Amino acid sequence: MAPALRSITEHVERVLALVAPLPAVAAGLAELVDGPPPVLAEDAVAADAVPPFDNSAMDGYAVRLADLPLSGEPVTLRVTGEIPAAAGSGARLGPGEAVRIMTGAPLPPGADAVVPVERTSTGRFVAGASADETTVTLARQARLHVRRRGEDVEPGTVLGHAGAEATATVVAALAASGLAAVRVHRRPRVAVIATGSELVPAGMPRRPGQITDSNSLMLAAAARATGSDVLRLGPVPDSADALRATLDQAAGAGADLIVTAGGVSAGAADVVREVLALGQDAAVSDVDVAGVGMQPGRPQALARLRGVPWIAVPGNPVSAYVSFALFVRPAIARLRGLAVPGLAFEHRRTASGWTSPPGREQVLPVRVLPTGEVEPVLVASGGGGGGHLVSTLAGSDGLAVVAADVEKVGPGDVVRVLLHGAPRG
Ligand SMILES: Nc1nc2c(c(=O)[nH]1)N[C@H]1C(S)=C(S)[C@@H](COP(=O)(O)OP(=O)(O)OC[C@H]3O[C@@H](n4cnc5c(N)ncnc54)[C@H](O)[C@@H]3O)O[C@H]1N2
Ligand code: MOO
Repeated sequence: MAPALRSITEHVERVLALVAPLPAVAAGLAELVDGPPPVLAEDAVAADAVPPFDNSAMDGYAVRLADLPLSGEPVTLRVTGEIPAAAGSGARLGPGEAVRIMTGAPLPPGADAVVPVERTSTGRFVAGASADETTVTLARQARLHVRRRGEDVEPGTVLGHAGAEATATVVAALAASGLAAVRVHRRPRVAVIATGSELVPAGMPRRPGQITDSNSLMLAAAARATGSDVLRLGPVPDSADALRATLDQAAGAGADLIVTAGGVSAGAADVVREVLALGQDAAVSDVDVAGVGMQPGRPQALARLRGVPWIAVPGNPVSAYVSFALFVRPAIARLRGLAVPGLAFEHRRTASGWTSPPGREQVLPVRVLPTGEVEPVLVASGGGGGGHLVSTLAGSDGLAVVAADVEKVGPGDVVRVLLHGAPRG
């Protein structure tokens, strides 16, 4: 009798238990933008205030408020010079004096407001020309047009939390605060291995009975998109020795995670199952061969090879991708150090209905319509659960995951959807 099938949720938990966040390393800010964002290993704290000094919000004249009548009457001040944007704050502003100041330039000591040039007798500054006016007439404004030191960020403010991605906007805040480096989790190295004697590498001629290895390209691209470095090995023929040698190569190259595709079901040549056979090989540990109650993607296995976590997914291309989205991505998210690795489902309404297999969670490629609703790319017919229909993936934006007890999804129903680009899983 076949053993009971486990749920997607349970298999995700097993996968997350197999991996641990990678160690932290120091990274200069420029390294953070060299590829997909790494994950902060500790809270990133502002080194300095932002802005670091009081500065002008406008091109205009720095003045002393005490010189400007509260009534709003214009007053004529002596222009003593100019503070460009990249200057020090210059000499103290004396009574009756004004100084030309450009946006972002430090306010001189003594000044407490800026009057925009277009509100003064000068009218406008001419780019490249230095000050030729000796006086300026201006009046008190409703706003000071001064950006105060620390009004954006006080030193010590947490700008990015441990477990969050150092995204473009976080990196900008860190740089503005004068931080030089942060601690981030090391980028995962993921080895991808396709198995099957029928496979030839993409671009190579095929003999009768051969097919092109599409899985290793798909899985490598998907793993790369998660912020991993990828080592693509194989395709490996259906020989336990060949697979063991390739697994050793992956572990020797420092893989943090090995993903194999194919050879995991009940076929005579199912080479992954052969290598996983309990007690056969001291380098293989923590073997967990499971049927997950989903369609497609049922046959799954987890193990360690020389201690390196190994996720074995089925070879049918859609089954392989579905397994990547549901199981490999959360594993990579945890390796990367993301605070909440798991499945980031969205809830979407369907534009049309379909049927779902009884007693199985259905995982169906769907496209997202301009309305935000989803519809299946193609409802599988004939050969099984659609695991072989690779082109349905190419036209899809995500995967709908239908609960095991639902046999009919009606138009307008709400379904869980895992978008292909979902950050955590
Ligand atoms: N007697 C049984 N047969 C099968 C079972 C079962 O329980 N009992 N499960 C079926 C299900 S469900 C799936 S899914 C597949 C999974 O099989 P494997 O993981 O062992 O995958 P393979 O047999 O190696 O390949 C399946 C299919 O996919 C093609 N393939 C494999 N690798 C690639 C690749 N890199 N690129 C493109 N296509 C690939 C392969 O040629 C096969 O057509 O098993 C069912 N059978
Ligand atoms: O589980 Mo298989 O993945 O149905 O095609």
